[in-house]
Amino acid sequence: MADTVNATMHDFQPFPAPAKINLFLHITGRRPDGYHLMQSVFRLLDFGDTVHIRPRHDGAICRTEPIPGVAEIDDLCIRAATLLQQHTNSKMGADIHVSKHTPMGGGLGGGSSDAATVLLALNHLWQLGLKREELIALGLQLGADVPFFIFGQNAWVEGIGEKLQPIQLPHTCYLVITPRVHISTAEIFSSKELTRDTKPTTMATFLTGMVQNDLETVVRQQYPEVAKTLIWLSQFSKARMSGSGASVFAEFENQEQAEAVLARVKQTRELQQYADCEVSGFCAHGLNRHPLYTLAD
Ligand SMILES: C[C@@](CO)(OP(=O)(O)O)[C@H](O)COP(=O)(O)OP(=O)(O)OC[C@H]1O[C@@H](n2ccc(N)nc2=O)[C@H](O)[C@@H]1O
Ligand SMILES: Nc1ncnc2c1ncn2[C@@H]1O[C@H](COP(=O)(O)OP(=O)(O)O)[C@@H](O)[C@H]1O
Repeated sequence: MADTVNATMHDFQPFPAPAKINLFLHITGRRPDGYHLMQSVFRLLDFGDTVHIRPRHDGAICRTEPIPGVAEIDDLCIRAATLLQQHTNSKMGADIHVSKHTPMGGGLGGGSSDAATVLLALNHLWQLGLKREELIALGLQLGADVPFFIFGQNAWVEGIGEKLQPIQLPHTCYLVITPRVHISTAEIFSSKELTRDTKPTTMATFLTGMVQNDLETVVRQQYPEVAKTLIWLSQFSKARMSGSGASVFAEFENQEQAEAVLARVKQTRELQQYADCEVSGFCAHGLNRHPLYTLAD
């Protein structure tokens, strides 16, 4: 019996890290430190990474499998665990690795969601009892997208990503397509062409659809692959870009319709030829709650 308990204690536990899309994104100003003020609706998806965590009692925080292109010291999972350990003076540690499904640098918040999942999971595994608000404040130190994932509900977002209000959204099916181009979020935000003075909008206007992604204009100009993917996807349904790209998405009435368009991407490769780059894609439904919502009060 003791062996069974021991074995269980030393196993990795899987924790989901859902991706997000930005249903719109307006840039309304800029703070003195250069960060941009925005309005956005962030939507959780039932698609994402899985973070595997095994608590350690010696205080070490170790990445047990590499993520290509991300050094251990820069890995948002490791940074999140280290920040939490320092903040709480915990003597506990963890082994961590991620099964990556969310395309990196895709505007889908994959790294930020991994970090939020580590904070939520270790708060539970290390029995820290931190409140959601405290975890959100820690998350903001790691990235502007992290607070949303800890908040754990679809949100109307303002500030740089830290002012969050829950928003009810219908059960929608999305097709998400990612052209394989590397887009730096910092580069798009620092572009001369970016408009930073969109007038503050309201939830009522969002519901009429009179909103856009202000970053999309800049990305379209600089990355023809993204511009072409948006044109291609628009044949089927209104297509928009998520975050700072490169992913684009469209809503479909049902999964069959979304899968049919995805099949065209995967089988005929017509989009790859048109956009002149590799693309990946997936179908997902919107979630109402983060699967780990109950791990914080
Ligand atoms: C644009 C959005 C929209 O959801 O998402 P992604 O495209 O990254 O998914 C986010 O605001 C991105 O959040 P995140 O990816 O966490 O950004 P951070 O690491 O905090 O910032 C990366 C860089 O982008 C710029 N930045 C980011 C957010 C913001 N409100 N203003 C900024 O100017 C800063 O130059 C910063 O150094
Ligand atoms: N665990 C992680 N997963 C993904 N990216 C990470 C991770 N840790 C650090 N990064 C870095 O964060 C960058 C942004 O990643 P990601 O959050 O996936 O995209 P985005 O911010 O466009 O939504 C990556 O290009 C990578 O260099």
